[in-house]
Amino acid sequence: MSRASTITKDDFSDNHVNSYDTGDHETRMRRNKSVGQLPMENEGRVLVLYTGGTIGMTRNESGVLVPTANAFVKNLRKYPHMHDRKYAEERFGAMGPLVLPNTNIQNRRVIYNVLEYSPLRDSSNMTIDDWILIASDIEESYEYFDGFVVLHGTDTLSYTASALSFMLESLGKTVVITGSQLPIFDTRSDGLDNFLASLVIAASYNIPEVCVFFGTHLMRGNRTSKVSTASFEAFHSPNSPPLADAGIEIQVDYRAIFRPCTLEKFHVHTMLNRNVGLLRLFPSITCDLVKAFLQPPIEGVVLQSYGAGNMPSNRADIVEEFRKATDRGVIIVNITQCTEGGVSHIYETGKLLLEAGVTSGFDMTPEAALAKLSYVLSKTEWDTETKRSMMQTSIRGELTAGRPPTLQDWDLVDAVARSLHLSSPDELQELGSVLFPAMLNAAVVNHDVQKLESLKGYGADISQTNADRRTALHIACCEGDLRVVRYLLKMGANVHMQDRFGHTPLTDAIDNDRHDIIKLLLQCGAHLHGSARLIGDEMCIAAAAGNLTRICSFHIAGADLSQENVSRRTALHFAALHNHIPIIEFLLNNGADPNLTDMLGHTPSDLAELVGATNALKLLPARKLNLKQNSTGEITRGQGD
Ligand SMILES: NC(=O)C[C@H](N)C(=O)O
Repeated sequence: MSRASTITKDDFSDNHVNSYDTGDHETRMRRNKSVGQLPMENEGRVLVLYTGGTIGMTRNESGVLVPTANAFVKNLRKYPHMHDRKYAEERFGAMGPLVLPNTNIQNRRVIYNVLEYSPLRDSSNMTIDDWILIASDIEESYEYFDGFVVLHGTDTLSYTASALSFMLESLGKTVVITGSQLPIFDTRSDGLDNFLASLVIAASYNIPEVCVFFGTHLMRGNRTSKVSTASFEAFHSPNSPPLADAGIEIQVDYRAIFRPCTLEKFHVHTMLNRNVGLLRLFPSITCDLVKAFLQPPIEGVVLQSYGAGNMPSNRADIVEEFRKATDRGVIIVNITQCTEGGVSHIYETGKLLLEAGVTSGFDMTPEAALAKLSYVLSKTEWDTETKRSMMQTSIRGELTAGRPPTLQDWDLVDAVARSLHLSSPDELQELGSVLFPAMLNAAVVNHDVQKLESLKGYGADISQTNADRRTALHIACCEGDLRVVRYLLKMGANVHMQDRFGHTPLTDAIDNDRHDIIKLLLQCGAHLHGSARLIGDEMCIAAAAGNLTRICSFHIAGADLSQENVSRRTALHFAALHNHIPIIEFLLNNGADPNLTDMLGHTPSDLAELVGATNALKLLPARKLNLKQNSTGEITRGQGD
């Protein structure tokens, strides 16, 4: 499978963003006002990776469902509930991305691009190479989108979801995998609801996990299994409650979200070990079969034992084969054949396996255990003991080892609710969503990390937002206490959250010139986002004001110092115009282009010359004069080079 790209990189690159940035925005606002329309809305951008599956299939002459290349996007454009043509054409022109129509409930426009793979696959044909391709594509386009939707056949969807959950390391954005039981363009298809809900979730909710959406539930991907060939609720997450339920509103259980708590940026692990397999016990299984299964090159086996992890105690021959294999370094992970629950060692029959060096996989699904084994075995930096121990540790929320950590179960909220005589679950929920952000923010302002820790213990989600959609991390970046920022990041605070004004924590750190915090946020995967020209504008303002510290802040945050504003002027133009020598020196030393011309054809040195900024002129390269002789023999200077 490869990319049959129905979009090119330019479609989602910053250049594309530039084409509808500040200038266009302002013009649009004016135009919209003049025709009495609403101003431009809050938007979320999603990349859809369309790999195949029933969702996009059509019936051939014999009535058999087959994937059809290059038809999906064309069809989507025809359906008003999948594409708001009027809005899209006004905003992006005829060939722009797809746009969902607005709903009363969701006040965020969902803009989406579809990347179609070739050939489109029935998911039975998916391989490890396809997982690697999907993961690499997410990595390549990560900075340009708020979230990702993978359209996938249902048969092996849980394997892909599990594998991606491990391969996408330190994930900070939402990835939703979905598909359907009936083709999306069929009457009565579940595909439409699954796709729409996935798009809305990926665009609007920060759930930094690889999730599966099916029916009415958003589930942790590596906890799912396909359980039905016919039901619209085809996937279950037997050992972990849903992350969100999609009814009239989408109710997210933020406390259930597994957040990466590392100080590193998002990256993809693209190596997987293929010498792994699933072995299911059955009565009278022969020792020869087990022996053959465990032969090299096998390096990892997921053993599906009976009940709570049991093995026939009268089969010393098989246990001996397991012991020989684990002695050779093969990792054998014990999980249950039951759909629900996990392995424990309450029976003698289960203990036997432990003694033979078999590792407990607790309540992992077969799909998660196999994908995790393939991932863990490919980690060259881990020795065999570390690999065994990682198989028993939850690294993406894929297993529950022993008792789950106890939250103090909303005690705090309950106490306040009682004194306010609130009782319904909705009122409690609402109180929690008001109380926690306020208390988290107060703890940040007071630099009180202990309070932050205890609020987390009381069930506060560290990335919970206040009415302006600001998080504790936003406040901490304004406050400027590096220790608190590091603490929040280690507690899983998300660097990509955007407040009501589109500001991320990185924007706040820049606005407050907190250089150490900017560096830390970048280390954790933060990046500049939104309109490049708007960033150009802000750098021009800083240059005009002689604010070198702010220019440094943008530079550290990775801004292009040659970025133009709407009049195609750069920070260097303004520094030259206002004769700010240290800024000119800084910009030139850090690669700003001194030869760019503004809308009037002026370079920075032209502007310095015009205003008589002689010191600035000395630093700037002289412009190659474009001299022309007119018909009367007079020499004039042409516009531009
Ligand atoms: N519903 C589906 O998508 C099933 C299909 N055979 C697939 O897995 O690609």
